[in-house]
Amino acid sequence: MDVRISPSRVGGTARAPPSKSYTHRAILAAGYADGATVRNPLFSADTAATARAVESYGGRTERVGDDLEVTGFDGDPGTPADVIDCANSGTTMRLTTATAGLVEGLAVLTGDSSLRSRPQGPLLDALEGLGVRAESTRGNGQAPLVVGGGTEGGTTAIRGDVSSQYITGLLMAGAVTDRGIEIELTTELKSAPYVDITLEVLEAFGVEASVVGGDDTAVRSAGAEGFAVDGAQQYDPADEEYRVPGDFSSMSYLLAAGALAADRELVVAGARPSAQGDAAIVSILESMGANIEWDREAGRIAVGRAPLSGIEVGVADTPDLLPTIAVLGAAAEGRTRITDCAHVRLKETDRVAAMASELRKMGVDIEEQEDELRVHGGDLEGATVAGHDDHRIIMALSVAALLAEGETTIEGAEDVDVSFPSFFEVFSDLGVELERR
Ligand SMILES: O=C(O)C1=C[C@@H](OP(=O)(O)O)[C@@H](O)[C@H](O)C1
Ligand SMILES: C=C(OP(=O)(O)O)C(=O)O
Repeated sequence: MDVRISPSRVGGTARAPPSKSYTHRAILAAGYADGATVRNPLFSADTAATARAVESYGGRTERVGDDLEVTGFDGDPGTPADVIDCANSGTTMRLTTATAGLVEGLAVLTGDSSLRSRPQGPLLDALEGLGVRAESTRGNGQAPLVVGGGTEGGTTAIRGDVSSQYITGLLMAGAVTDRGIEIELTTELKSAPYVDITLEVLEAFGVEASVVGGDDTAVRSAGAEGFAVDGAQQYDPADEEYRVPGDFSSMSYLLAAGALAADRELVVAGARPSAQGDAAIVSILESMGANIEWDREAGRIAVGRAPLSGIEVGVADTPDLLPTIAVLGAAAEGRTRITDCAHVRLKETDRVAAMASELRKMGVDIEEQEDELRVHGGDLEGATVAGHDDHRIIMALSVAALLAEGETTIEGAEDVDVSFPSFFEVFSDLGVELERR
């Protein structure tokens, strides 16, 4: 599907979709438990992959209205009867590869061509350190993966600068091993707030895990030297249910649209505080000069249009915000430097390169370095741009299209179903003139 977007003004109220990160963890945690009801989960292509994986390990999932009822495998995943297809979802693959380490036989995990080109080697090595058989079929550290044989737990080491999802997977699996798992980090940790999300979900399911070292800041995992989780724990959420909060990465597109193109106030509902690092979009917009207010108690963010100025912002903790910030920078006065972004190249596509090449097509002056993107603000021109089979590139370019001179066509726009299936309906309800073809 291609989407053609005309320059538009936006306004009104939109509800944030439920968090993808919390949904993955809640479905898997309910799988490790006897079962649980996940309330208000995100129903999307990626979270469906995690539900399928839980079923492959012996659980069951059923959608009932806005909830997902999960019957778990109670700490004892079975050997899957078939290959697990993680589709486009890195989170599904990393989290459920660690589950595979617990099965008696072997599990085979694969995904689409994007996922089969993303790095899994550090996780395979860490699992081998725990006595698990963990192989990449092509010997290149990429899926397809063959993993299993079981582990009692123990101590292992892993780098923290490729993906925090490895740590999340190991902590979630470690709680149901006999001895628990201690993880030593051999590099600094990137995407640290995502491990905080894991700790928050584990806590809600009655599982204790701890950070070793750390900077003692609001982000518990920041500066961590390692992590530890005791074994023989039971996943057991209060009242056998878990409610998923709103998704700040998804909200970033709506808030950016409001900051750049609101003719009247744009309000995003469902924005209660949680461990999500991507809530930083609010302070980033503020420091660019946006007219934005977050009522944390009501969970509402209101944003109006205002002239923005370029800033310098590091995305070590918030990789998923890079496409949004690049678009804000393209429309702002002056230069925006997005630093600490090497790990953003390891996503569904190389998002640093993809944003540079697509914004250039829209007339933006943009310089790309290994770990930095420099965007020079100016006028945007409508163009035909590629979605790179990547939901975040598609949604960010849709925001850029609102301000462009002339129409913008985004190719392959159906991939928004990975994290925000209703994105174009929401955009259209906010006043965006668009046509799907
Ligand atoms: O754990 C998670 O839910 C995620 C962690 C981040 O990945 P990395 O830890 O690989 O940076 C993020 O980019 C991804 O969208 C979701
Ligand atoms: C990188 C992302 O997800 P995943 O790693 O789960 O594919 C994302 O949603 O931006």
